[in-house]
Amino acid sequence: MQWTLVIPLKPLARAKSRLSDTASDGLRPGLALAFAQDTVAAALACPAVKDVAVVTDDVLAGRELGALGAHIVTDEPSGGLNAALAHATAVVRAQRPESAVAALNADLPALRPLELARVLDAAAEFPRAFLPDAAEIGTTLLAAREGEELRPAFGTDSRARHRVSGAAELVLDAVDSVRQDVDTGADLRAALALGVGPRTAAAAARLLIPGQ
Ligand SMILES: Nc1nc2c(ncn2[C@@H]2O[C@H](COP(=O)(O)OP(=O)(O)OP(=O)(O)O)[C@@H](O)[C@H]2O)c(=O)[nH]1
Ligand SMILES: C=C(OP(=O)(O)O)C(=O)O
Repeated sequence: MQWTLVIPLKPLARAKSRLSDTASDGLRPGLALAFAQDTVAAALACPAVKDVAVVTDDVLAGRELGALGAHIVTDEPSGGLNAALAHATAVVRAQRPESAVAALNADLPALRPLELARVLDAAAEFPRAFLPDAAEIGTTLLAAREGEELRPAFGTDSRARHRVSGAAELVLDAVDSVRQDVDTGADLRAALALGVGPRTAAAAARLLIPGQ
């Protein structure tokens, strides 16, 4: 089965606020863009991915991610992350109603295409399924097979909320790169240890990270 991924990205100037102790206001937007570029590039290289739609209002990010091969969907109805994901899923399915759709965070700079394929292949066994983040509190991927509503509940405690929603929790070995989202300086160090994509490596080299 091949999937359409929907990747949400908020305006770069507001992105990654929890990294303010690690990256200055001047460097954070570029770092957030680098995370998204490495995430989208790895997603597009995944054999289980048919195509990628990025839902964003950021003009620069739209241009750069479009150049990598992503489709850009405008962020409507400006109702936050879950509303943007529901909108983008509806846009995708208006064109191809039979699409299997998975929402994937834009902050997975260590993402490896074959690990993502393993997660998506596992998700194909269930109507809806999700992958908890490395911290075991949030979610990095939520998948809905053909004919299933996505019903995204990202945000605080999204692992518990996706469980309660009836989505199957995927318990898999060796998919660390799909689970390692980067919200804090500690997360960034963990992602660097896994091995990040080239744009994040270049952006992180401009930061002073102890132990790097
Ligand atoms: N399109 C869109 N994407 C969003 C929105 N809010 C968050 N996102 C994206 O959803 C993912 C998780 O978002 P958050 O954890 O809320 O934000 P963040 O920028 O990653 O980090 P913080 O600012 O530290 O909370 C990231 O890929 C964000 O860019 C929104 O309103 N619209
Ligand atoms: C929105 C989420 O991601 P983050 O960890 O970036 O807040 C989430 O886990 O539901």
